[in-house]
Amino acid sequence: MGPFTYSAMGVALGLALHHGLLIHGEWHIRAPDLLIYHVVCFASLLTLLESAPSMILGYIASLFSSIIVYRVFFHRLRQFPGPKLACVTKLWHAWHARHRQNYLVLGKLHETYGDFIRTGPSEVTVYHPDVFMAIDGPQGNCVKSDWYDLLHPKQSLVTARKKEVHAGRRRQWNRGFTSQALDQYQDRILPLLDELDGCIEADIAAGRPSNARNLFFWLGFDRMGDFIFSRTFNMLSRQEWHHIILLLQRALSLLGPLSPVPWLIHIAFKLLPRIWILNDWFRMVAWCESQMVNRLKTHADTGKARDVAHYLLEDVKEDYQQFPWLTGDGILAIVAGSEPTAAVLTGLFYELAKHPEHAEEILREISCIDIHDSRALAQRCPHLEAVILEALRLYPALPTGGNRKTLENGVVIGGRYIPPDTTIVAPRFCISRREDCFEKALEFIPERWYKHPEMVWNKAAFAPFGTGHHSCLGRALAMNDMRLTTARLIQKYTFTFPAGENGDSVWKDLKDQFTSNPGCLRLVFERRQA
Ligand code: HEM
Repeated sequence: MGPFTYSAMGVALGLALHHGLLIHGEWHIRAPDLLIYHVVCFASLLTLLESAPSMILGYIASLFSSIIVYRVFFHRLRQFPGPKLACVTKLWHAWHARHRQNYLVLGKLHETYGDFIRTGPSEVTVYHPDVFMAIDGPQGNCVKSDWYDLLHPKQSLVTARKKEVHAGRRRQWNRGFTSQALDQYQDRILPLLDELDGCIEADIAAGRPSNARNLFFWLGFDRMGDFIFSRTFNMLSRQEWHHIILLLQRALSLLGPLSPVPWLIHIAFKLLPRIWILNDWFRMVAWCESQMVNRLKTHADTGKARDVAHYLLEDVKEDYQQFPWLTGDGILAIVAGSEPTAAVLTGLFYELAKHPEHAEEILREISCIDIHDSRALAQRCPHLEAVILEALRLYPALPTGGNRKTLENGVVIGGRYIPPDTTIVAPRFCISRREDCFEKALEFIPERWYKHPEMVWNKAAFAPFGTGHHSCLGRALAMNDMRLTTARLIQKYTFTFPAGENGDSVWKDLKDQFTSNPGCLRLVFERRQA
């Protein structure tokens, strides 16, 4: 056989692989295996066959041409507008998101292409405010997208993709979030707020500005450590980062550029686990695992109020098979619980420093209220509540994350049909800033949430905690923590930006790595006169 025949065989193989296999189902988890098989096959062919290069070239050329032609001209999403490269490969997205600012990338695309954009071969980004209800509401005909296989083979509540599996696990988690459990958790934050005060007092005494962003992250992680494992990271008391949290933050930065391309995440995790930041990821996973194992060994609670592990481990005592859930759930709980609250508080205090009149209004509200009682704060301080809601709108904790995938019937959003097997991205950051949903959408106007409801034109655009059966389990806890923290700091201090600073790095340096990671916020605190 001559080189031409080998080349024709390669072409036939390429077409067969694409149309017979790759075009059907999901391949992201198998991506590392596919890569390895190819390298091994090519190497073997090159050793055994003289005409191997012709065959391999024919194979590669036909495989990629077939993929490109199919995706551009025949794909079910071909009618949706979008950048040309996006319909061919998601690698263009990883490139554009390399600075971890995917919310800006998607914001620019919205200006050019409108509300429904094809941002990947099988992906549509939807900016229509009805998207949240359509994908997660009671009629929602979607499941979590392939991104959620991130921890595979480990499982966790947030990454469970099968509806019935997720529902079962959520029932277990729910036991740790009853109103009785929440009452106990409320008291556990108060000592941490004293420590937060301690850090600010130390800064005042030293005559230096406080790094408010860091303080809120320390508070968030200390709070979650205590809440989940009954063990704080002692960052507020030591006034420094815990090494494992630094590791975790570095590891999470991977999710900025890689989140748009789940198959690349699996290749990186499986083939390069010891390299660069990837190594941090695995050390972080091992650490979370060890915390859960330690907590499992101690069995008994620490004497204080119960932590979440108490409820999750109850079942493990009966069924050790559930242990694979716990590492994933440990990571999830620490990340899902601490980063979002810290990010929103950072945005909130940036806005209050820019608009101190809102802090003064809150001070008036809390003047005759026990600020350690989050229920009283919720019921009797409408401006405080509105400030938190407005911060959640402008600084969503998940700026673009939370992708879903349509099932066999597809889904209709704002009158537009999205076909089956399509990943839907709903970028909260862009949607909650839509000028046709909120009057003066880019401005911080808390009054829109109680005094001037006419400034909210379409409330569907506001879903900071998600909607329906996948919505945030920690919503009540997070709201309580934000009320208690804000009230405490406002009652005790006034705060401004240091001379020559305007705090804008909070949003200019904001990184989107599934959760939002705001830039630096430095504030000069001053004790209020009694
Ligand atoms: C301001 C603070 C917070 C915001 C804005 C927020 C937002 C969200 C959002 C949007 C989701 C849906 C994620 C998705 O679709 O993949 C979510 C899920 C979740 N959040 Fe939060 N969150 C916050 C704080 C917390 C806290 C303090 C906890 C406590 C542990 C928590 C626990 C969870 C859990 C367990 C889930 C997964 C729920 C499920 O899949 O059934 N969150 N959160």
